[in-house]
Amino acid sequence: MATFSSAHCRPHATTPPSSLSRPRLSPSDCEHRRRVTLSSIPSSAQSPSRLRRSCCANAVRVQEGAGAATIIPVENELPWKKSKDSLSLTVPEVENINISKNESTVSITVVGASGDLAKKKIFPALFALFCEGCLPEHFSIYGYARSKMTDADLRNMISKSLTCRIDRSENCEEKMDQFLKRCFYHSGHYDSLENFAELDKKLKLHEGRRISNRLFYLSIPPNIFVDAVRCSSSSAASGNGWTRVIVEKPFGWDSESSAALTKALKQYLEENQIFRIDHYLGKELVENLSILRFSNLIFEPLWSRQYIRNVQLIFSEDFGTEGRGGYFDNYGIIRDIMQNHLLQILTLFAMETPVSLDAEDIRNEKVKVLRCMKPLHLDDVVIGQYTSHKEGSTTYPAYTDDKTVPKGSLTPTFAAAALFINNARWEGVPFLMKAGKALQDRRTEIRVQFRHVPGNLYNQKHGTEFDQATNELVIRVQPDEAIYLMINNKVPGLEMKLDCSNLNLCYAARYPKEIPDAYERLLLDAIDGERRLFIRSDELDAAWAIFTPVLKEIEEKKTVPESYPYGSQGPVGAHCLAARYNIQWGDLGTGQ
Ligand SMILES: NC(=O)C1=CN([C@@H]2O[C@H](COP(=O)(O)OP(=O)(O)OC[C@H]3O[C@@H](n4cnc5c(N)ncnc54)[C@H](OP(=O)(O)O)[C@@H]3O)[C@@H](O)[C@H]2O)C=CC1
Ligand SMILES: O=C1O[C@H](COP(=O)(O)O)[C@@H](O)[C@H](O)[C@H]1O
Repeated sequence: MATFSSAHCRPHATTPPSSLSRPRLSPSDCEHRRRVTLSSIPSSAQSPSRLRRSCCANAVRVQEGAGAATIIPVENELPWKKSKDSLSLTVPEVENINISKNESTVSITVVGASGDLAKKKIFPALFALFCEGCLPEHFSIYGYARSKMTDADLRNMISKSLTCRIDRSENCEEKMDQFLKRCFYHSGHYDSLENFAELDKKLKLHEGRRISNRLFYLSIPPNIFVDAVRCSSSSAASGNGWTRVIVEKPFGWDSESSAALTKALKQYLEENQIFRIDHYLGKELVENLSILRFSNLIFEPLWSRQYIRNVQLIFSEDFGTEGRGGYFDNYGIIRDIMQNHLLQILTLFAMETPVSLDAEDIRNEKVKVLRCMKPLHLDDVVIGQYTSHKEGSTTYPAYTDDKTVPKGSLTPTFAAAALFINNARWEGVPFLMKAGKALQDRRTEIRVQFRHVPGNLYNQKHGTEFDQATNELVIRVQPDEAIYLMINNKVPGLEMKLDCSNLNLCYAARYPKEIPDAYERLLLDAIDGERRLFIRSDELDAAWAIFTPVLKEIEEKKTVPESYPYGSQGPVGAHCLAARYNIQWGDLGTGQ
């Protein structure tokens, strides 16, 4: 059987059609993106979010506050049209301009700006959006945290993690300068109404008389989410535009705590103001799942228990908790990866065709899948924890060697589970999940193993096991994004010999441009008010209902995780779990 490696994915000389051959996004790509989205929306669509998309935010403004969204016609407002001159304006200059009340601004406040996620992902994503011309003309970015910093300190901190995704011919330094001039810092406590009121004053200064739209990104530990929401919504919500809050995971710890968090947030915010982020939904190949299924006639007829033997959702990282042990030990791999990232992928994979591309129609279908799933129990779960491993002169640490992890911790760093969807399409099909840290490689994949060909004429002609000669569709989310289908093929020559080959779509070869980071897409959607890729509260409840029983069981029984060496394939138990359903993990087979 032919093996598939990332080497197959190297860019080659094939030139894609001209419409796809752009090496990177140009400043007009955001408008292009909106037009593309629009073209797939029926003209009869009249919901606020559709209107917002269809008008590129130019002709309507959707105001969210208490109650339902209202649509206000706005004349001559072209918030996405860029005036180059305006980019280098500083605050006093902005104030001196005769600002029209019809203009709008977007202020993005990163709460927890001094933290790891803000530095690593949020500020770089905002910069990429700026470079691509995707941020509105009037925008400002604020860092908010307790650390004492000046605007200059924040800019210095951010600049260290910015990378340029623009043409070499363009001046990256200049872009960075323009971007950093729009970044400001305010030091404050997360539970201080007064400190957020001071922030409000600063925001107003920049907003002038414009309609002010405000986005708060809660990049802080979950125990302070509610304080930050209470204070920001009471002291720094917009008076005349929208206010939205992006909430980072984890959304609770189990069903009860998640419901309590939702209840607490809803004291201050409407559901339509809460954007629960799961960054896996912003990944290109996850976003592509629906397109693959619903715009290609060849897949949908096969997408059921009739043709699919099992589906595997695999997440593996080749590094341990390294520095995040303090957070991780409270949650473990099931809460960190399975209950959110892998389960979200599963719902998109398994849902029925939505009525439209509208966020609510899609989320309705996703929630139906979750509600058809059996809660998970320990019989169908294997947990593991990595131990130290020595390779030559290098010693890789055990999970419990991490100084932030309590000695003797039983927290799983690996889990495998078999889940089932009890509906007409999927009954009896195992959805196997596997997630682990400190494994042999880094990958996230969806693997779809099809049934055997009945009465296969060619059984004896295969050089490999009959079981491995079934078709397998692999959607590799990362790294080296690809979609490939393993098919049986005649080996060229005079003898009748079959092997397994790949029909493959390697993104690097087919689309030679950098794929935007998930956070870029999601931040842009939040600014646009597009909720499709964010998690609704009923989805969250249904997701916790599946995992809470097993999490409780593991904790109550103090189940000891099976050990596996750092850098290995994970615990043996994962193979046994798969074997119980007559399945082999696709990522460990010969044709991976
Ligand atoms: N880092 C990552 O890769 C990912 C993170 N997340 C989630 O994003 C959020 C932020 O993550 P991350 O940046 O790693 O978090 P950090 O631990 O870096 O915290 C962010 C900031 O919050 C403040 N802070 C930290 N601990 C406390 C505390 N106990 N009380 C009050 N303030 C505190 C600190 O700012 P200061 O002291 O200046 O106030 C810190 O810089 C979390 O909810 C996390 O679960 C989700 C996915 C990935
Ligand atoms: O949410 C999380 O995701 C990261 C993996 O994200 P990726 O985009 O780098 O694949 C994971 O390392 C972390 O533990 C988890 O909290």
